[in-house]
Amino acid sequence: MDSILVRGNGPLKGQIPIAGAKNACLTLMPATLLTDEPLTLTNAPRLSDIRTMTQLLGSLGAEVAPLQGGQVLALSSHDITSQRADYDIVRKMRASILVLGPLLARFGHAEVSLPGGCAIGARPVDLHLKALEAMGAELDLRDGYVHAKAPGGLKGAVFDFPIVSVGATENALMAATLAKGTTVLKNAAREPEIVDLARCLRRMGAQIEGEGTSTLTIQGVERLGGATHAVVTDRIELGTYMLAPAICGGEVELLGGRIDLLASFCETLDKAGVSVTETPAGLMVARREDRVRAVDVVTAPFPGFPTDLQAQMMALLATADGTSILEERIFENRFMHAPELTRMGARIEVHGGHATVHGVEKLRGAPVMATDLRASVSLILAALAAEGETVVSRVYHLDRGYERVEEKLSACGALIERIH
Ligand SMILES: CC(=O)N[C@H]1[C@@H](OP(=O)(O)OP(=O)(O)OC[C@H]2O[C@@H](n3ccc(=O)[nH]c3=O)[C@H](O)[C@@H]2O)O[C@H](CO)[C@@H](O)[C@@H]1O
Ligand SMILES: C=C(OP(=O)(O)O)C(=O)O
Repeated sequence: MDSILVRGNGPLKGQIPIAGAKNACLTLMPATLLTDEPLTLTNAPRLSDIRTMTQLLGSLGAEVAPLQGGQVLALSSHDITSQRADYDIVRKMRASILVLGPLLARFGHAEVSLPGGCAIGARPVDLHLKALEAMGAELDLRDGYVHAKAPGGLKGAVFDFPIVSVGATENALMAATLAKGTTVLKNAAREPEIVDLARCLRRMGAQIEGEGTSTLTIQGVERLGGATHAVVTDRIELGTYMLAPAICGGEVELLGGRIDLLASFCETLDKAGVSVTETPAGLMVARREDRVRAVDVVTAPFPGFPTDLQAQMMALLATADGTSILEERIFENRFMHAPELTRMGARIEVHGGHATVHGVEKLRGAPVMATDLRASVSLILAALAAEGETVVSRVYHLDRGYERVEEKLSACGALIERIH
């Protein structure tokens, strides 16, 4: 099993290109199931999660051809042979549930394994199911699978999400594009990945209004066609690498970076003493003083502070001047990185959904273990700023969501390598 070896090496200087968003690509790929015409995605990230979605779609009979080294995905669901998403693949990745809405909408039936919980929380899919039920789906939960049918097709409906859910909004949005009549999704998620999905679906012929607001209105159409769509920039990869010069010093330009994707995160960085300035090619990030200042963080749905950057922010605040409180409001168990950061000399106390981080002057290298995707990269960030050597094990978590981490950071002067 691979590990990542990092030797703390002071300030970073250089440029890092930001890839297309994993979380957008993972919802754009299942959108292929809505049409028998080709869907081409450009700016796709090269990640193990994308390969898992490729495998899942392949098991249904869809073709997914990675072109240009995987940066372009040519998808076709012309010859779908199965409407069953097996547990063997679904258990690897929760985003697998996103095939449910499209399969049901186009074929009138689907069987999708329930994904189960994961390291960061229980993560039920009840809202995905309730939204589809509101559109007339008949659902039966048996043998760990959702058995779904809509014999006369899905029907437009008004559905008010009791809490904001990115995945449930995506599933309902895709399903609604082929439902009869109008669907109104209230309290819908507003994440840039939802906006990206809506734009791609519109290119395919869907009639959607309101993306980026909390009300989505979808007028169902008879059929969707093919399209070519460029995946939006990965705001989480962007935010992660913005934290590298914040934690190590120096100055790094994030190519393709946009403030509007991360406004609340940028405000928090500013309060901590980190400057973010727009450049013709993206964003330039540098910290203003030797040490960042403590800041409090509360995670929230977009446009709030993203939960997917909470672990990385904790690594920064571990070295801040003062005490910060991080409140995790999206997932109930997303502080698994705290004890690992503590092994590196961080002073962190976790009480339920709150972590109190007492900044220390210096972290120290240590052997640590990645527990989930964002936890793994938070340990790498901490290691860049630590004294001595850190080995991060279980980096298969990292490979789900970050492509060529070692290359991107080495190009800015970091001493980081993969050990096989
Ligand atoms: C592939 C992908 O895009 N993953 C992202 C997506 O996950 P995902 O779509 O799974 O996250 P949700 O927005 O659905 O989850 C938000 C909260 O709602 C709860 N919930 C969700 C659905 C449901 O049916 N019932 C329910 O109770 C979840 O347990 C969680 O506490 O958004 C999260 C929140 O920004 C991000 O951290 C993930 O990186
Ligand atoms: C939690 C994440 O992904 P997933 O929803 O696929 O588990 C993430 O990208 O940080």
